[in-house]
Amino acid sequence: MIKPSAEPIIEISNISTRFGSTQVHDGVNLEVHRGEIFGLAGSSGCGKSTLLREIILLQRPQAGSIRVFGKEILGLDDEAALSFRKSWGVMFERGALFSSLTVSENVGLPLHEHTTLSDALINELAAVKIALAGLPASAGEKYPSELSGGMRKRAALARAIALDPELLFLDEPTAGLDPLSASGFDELVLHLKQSLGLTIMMVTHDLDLLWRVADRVAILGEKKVLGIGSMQELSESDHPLIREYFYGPRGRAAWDKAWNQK
Ligand SMILES: Nc1ncnc2c1ncn2[C@@H]1O[C@H](COP(=O)(O)OP(=O)(O)OP(=O)(O)O)[C@@H](O)[C@H]1O
Repeated sequence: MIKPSAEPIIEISNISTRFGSTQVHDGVNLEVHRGEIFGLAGSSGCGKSTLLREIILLQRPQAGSIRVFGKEILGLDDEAALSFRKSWGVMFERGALFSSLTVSENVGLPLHEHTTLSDALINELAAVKIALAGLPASAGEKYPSELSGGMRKRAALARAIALDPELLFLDEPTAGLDPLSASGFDELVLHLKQSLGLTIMMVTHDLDLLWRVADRVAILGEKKVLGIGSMQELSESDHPLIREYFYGPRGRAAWDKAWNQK
């Protein structure tokens, strides 16, 4: 089993983000370590998705530094940005699969774009990723519209790992799933981390998921990181907003569930 180390894979320093007159981040600092599952949580609108988009180079903060694999990624030229984008996989909340392509074609797409492998080999690799994501082989021939919501998430995950990334970003991976599919997804995330040695950063509102899989979590609020640590450590925090997060109605339910599973 791969244990998290303190080696930072993502280092975020003093990030400041504004949309017009709205300040979203004002001095956000955090580190994600190699081999860990790191959760980004906090109330709606606190800037989780925006921070994720900044790390994956879809958006630029006004100030600060983001280092990935030890290199500054803000201000890269297009070519350098492309090479960074290849080193991570992203699963977006809605899957972002191409509806006119089969699952197998969707998963093979990054391989077609970024490698010179033959079609036959790409099909084989796509089948491996589809299996790793816990889908039956028959799902490869299907179009996204023929799959359930949970299967679509798994197909999106298969595509996110197509290029064997070291780093995987998940945006609300269990949103819209029923509790059974969501808990299957927890298992899958843990399995992928362990079997592929991935470092995973995920944005989520799903406290059950955080209790079950996250090594550490940062809670964003008041434009900063309010607290960072294991769920157990955060649940013992004195910060009023973190306490509200944990002991408000949703937090309480997840806490009881986590406690009962011990
Ligand atoms: N492109 C944009 N233009 C203007 N405002 C934006 C833009 N993107 C995000 N915002 C604003 O920034 C703030 C943070 O949004 P963000 O989506 O990052 O929050 P979040 O914590 O991910 O929320 P949720 O949990 O509801 O998804 C919100 O007030 C949002 O309206």
